[in-house]
Amino acid sequence: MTQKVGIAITGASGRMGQMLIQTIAQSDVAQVVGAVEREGHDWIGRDVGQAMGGADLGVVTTSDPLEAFANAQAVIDFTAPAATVAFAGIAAQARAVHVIGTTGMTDDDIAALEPASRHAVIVRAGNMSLGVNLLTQLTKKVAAALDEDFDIEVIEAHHNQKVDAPSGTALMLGQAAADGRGVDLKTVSDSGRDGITGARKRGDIGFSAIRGGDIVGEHDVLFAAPGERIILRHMATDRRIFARGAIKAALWGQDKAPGQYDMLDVLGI
Ligand SMILES: NC(=O)c1ccc[n+]([C@@H]2O[C@H](COP(=O)([O-])OP(=O)(O)OC[C@H]3O[C@@H](n4cnc5c(N)ncnc54)[C@H](O)[C@@H]3O)[C@@H](O)[C@H]2O)c1
Ligand SMILES: O=C(O)C1=N[C@H](C(=O)O)CCC1
Repeated sequence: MTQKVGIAITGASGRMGQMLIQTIAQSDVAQVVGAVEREGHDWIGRDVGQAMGGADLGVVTTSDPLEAFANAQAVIDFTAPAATVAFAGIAAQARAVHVIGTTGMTDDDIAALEPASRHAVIVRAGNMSLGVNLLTQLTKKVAAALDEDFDIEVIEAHHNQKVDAPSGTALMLGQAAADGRGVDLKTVSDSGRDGITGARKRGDIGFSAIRGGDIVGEHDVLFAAPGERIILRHMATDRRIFARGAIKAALWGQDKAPGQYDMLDVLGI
């Protein structure tokens, strides 16, 4: 029998942390070997399965990532930007594949991952689902086919606990639209409109964010021209799609050379 790939989960008690632990517990090819939560969290010192209200998994939650990553071949990390930057260095020391789902990372945060990626595989994506990654490719194609008579707007909706906007997914879709048009997203991006904004600038790519209730994640890419509109839409109704993608990335990365990858690399699309 081949040995299961050992995965450490950071942010173990979070929405995604718990979904990952549940999903891996049912896997024939992966197992949870470490669980990390922030210092002072009431899960520290408790078996992670029991803390989730189920059977023991034989993994004690710790605030020490070195300890949690020591026996891991991969780390799946859906936490917060500063934590993710710190985990990257420690995962690289352990030569573990670091799968990063954390969003809201600044350019400086992303640049800070570079030293770690010289020693280990990092797979990072603002959305790990097959559907959204496919949608980025469709968005790029549609944007390439249309001229600036079509105003591009990315509209996203998420639950009321989400702390960053625009979502990581919205930024991926905006980037895909900009790539399709052959423009620099930073120079055409328009988000957070409020007050007397003036008329929309031709060629801009706009972003709008809705926050409410328990919405898992919904994204529209709107192409609006005089007389017609095209809408490309993805609706997530279950966080398991993100967990499945992240686990796929953790397994995919096992035999890859050090470097930074995304879900398009993993999915081969
Ligand atoms: N890429 C994707 O497919 C995808 C999908 C869903 C969520 N996300 C992103 O993942 C992140 C987490 O989302 P969530 O809904 O699970 O949030 P959450 O708030 O439910 O969970 C985050 C967890 O991280 C923990 N944490 C924070 N700092 C830590 C630290 N220094 N050490 C250890 N643990 C720490 C928190 O205690 C919390 O349990 C967000 O950035 C979100 O946007 C990405
Ligand atoms: O719940 C979240 O937070 C999500 N974050 C990702 C994003 O920012 O796009 C993916 C969807 C869910």
